[in-house]
Amino acid sequence: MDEPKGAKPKMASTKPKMAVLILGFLFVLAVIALITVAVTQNQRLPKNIKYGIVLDAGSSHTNLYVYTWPAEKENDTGVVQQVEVCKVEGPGISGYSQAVQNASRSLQHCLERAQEVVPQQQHQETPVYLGATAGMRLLSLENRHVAMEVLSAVENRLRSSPFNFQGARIITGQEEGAYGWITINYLLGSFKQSGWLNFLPKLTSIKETVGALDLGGASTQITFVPEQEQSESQENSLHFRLYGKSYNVYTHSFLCYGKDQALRMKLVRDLQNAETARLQDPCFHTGYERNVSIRDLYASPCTANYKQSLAFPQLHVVGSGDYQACQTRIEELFNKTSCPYSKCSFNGIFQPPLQGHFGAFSAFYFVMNFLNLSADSSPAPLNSAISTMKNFCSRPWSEVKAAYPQVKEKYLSEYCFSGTYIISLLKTGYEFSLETWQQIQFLGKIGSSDAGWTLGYMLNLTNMIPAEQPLMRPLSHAGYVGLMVLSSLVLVGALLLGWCIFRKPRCLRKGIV
Ligand SMILES: Nc1ccn([C@@H]2O[C@H](COP(=O)(O)OP(=O)(O)OP(=O)(O)O)[C@@H](O)[C@H]2O)c(=O)n1
Ligand SMILES: [Ca+2]
Repeated sequence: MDEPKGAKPKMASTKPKMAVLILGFLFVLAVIALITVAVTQNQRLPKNIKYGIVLDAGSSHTNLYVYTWPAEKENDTGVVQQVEVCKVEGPGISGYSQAVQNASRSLQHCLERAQEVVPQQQHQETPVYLGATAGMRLLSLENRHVAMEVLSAVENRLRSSPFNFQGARIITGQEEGAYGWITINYLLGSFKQSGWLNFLPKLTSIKETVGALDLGGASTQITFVPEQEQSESQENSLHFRLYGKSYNVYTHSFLCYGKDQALRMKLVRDLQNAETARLQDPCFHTGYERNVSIRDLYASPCTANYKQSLAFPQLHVVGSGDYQACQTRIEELFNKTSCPYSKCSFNGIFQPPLQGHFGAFSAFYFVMNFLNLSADSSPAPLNSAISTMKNFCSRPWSEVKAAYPQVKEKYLSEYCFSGTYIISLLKTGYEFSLETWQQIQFLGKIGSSDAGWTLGYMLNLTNMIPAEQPLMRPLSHAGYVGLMVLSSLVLVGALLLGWCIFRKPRCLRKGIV
């Protein structure tokens, strides 16, 4: 049987077409498979959130902080965030020396609050730490036994909470300064180095750290990285290795130079020349009056040396609202007469030349914020801070009280003293000049987290700050997937092109297609 004419060429053109179709189908299938594998393999796992609790047992009050962070990123810098702060009612725990059990009872409300914030199934795994600062340091100097009783009362309370109790202790002034410095630099991202630049360690530009200024009720801390690496005083120098970089840090904590103890020290000095129970005080507004128990005034190790027997049990303080006179009295608290080092702040304490920017928090911020002297970007120049204080101190108490009905009288009555004290401490004590004053930023929070020592303390105790830089992925998840797909497409395209050029398929030959 004769084959019909033209049947052969028809068969020949169908085969290559089929081959191209199959090839195209396989190509599309390969691309889909590639994308699916890349996406599913690198898919983010559901977030596993961790919690940590720190109680800051300060001299004036206790705060409970709850922090949270994604478990899979705990060694990255800047991932821990404060999600709750609970202010414990009443005084600081050192104020319970006469009724120790009340110290533990006072924590009840905030511990309940923490139980609401942390999901119940995570209570047991959530660490809780308590750190006590200068109020307890002073109580310990006064009566070590009572201080330990207070501490074990709060410890027992924390042990009986559903959280994972990790310790309650009095931290040193050095630790307080160091952890405050770690906190603000962690939150400001000073330890962060860009991912790509990590491949070029020599060229990596590392951000400068920021110094930390913390003012409490009973002590104040100054911490910064000085220009000179070698320190003249070992007790003021700390060494850290964080995220692959070494830091030599200067720190000093002045016990008794928190603003409440400083006011007491000023009052006992004023009392030395007093003949009557009435004391005129330029650091309070005119028209303001306050009675101070003489026994209470001398009850602190900060004032004990000035103890004298007085004929009256109460001091009657009467305000005269005079910034200049107030400043003169305050400056007497800073002894600048002798310095055994090349440079000192005051009381013969070594301090290297000030270096870089500073973050000033706690009472530095509360006071300067109230006085509108803590603008976000840069603070009011020193001279305008001084004129604000002159004006504020000279206002009669009745006027101030009427202007700020929402502010607690205890705080409001002391802002004239506190603002003047802050300026004196920074200017005369630490020797900030008109220029370096501009390098200070008064800050309460950084993001959602309060500036203070607690976050740094927790980061350290949970080993969340590695000494060496953890290996970082140079690309984001999306970037990685995109690049994988793109390079695969280029590769497949190149293979196809090569195949077409060198093994010219029949379909591409002239006359067939
Ligand atoms: N809005 C506020 C809140 C607090 N204060 C004052 O700020 C001081 C407390 O500062 P803080 O940093 O909380 O001190 P503590 O941590 O309690 O004390 P220390 O760190 O010395 O242990 C107290 O004098 C308190 O009266 C203030 O003036 N205005
Ligand atoms: Ca404090």
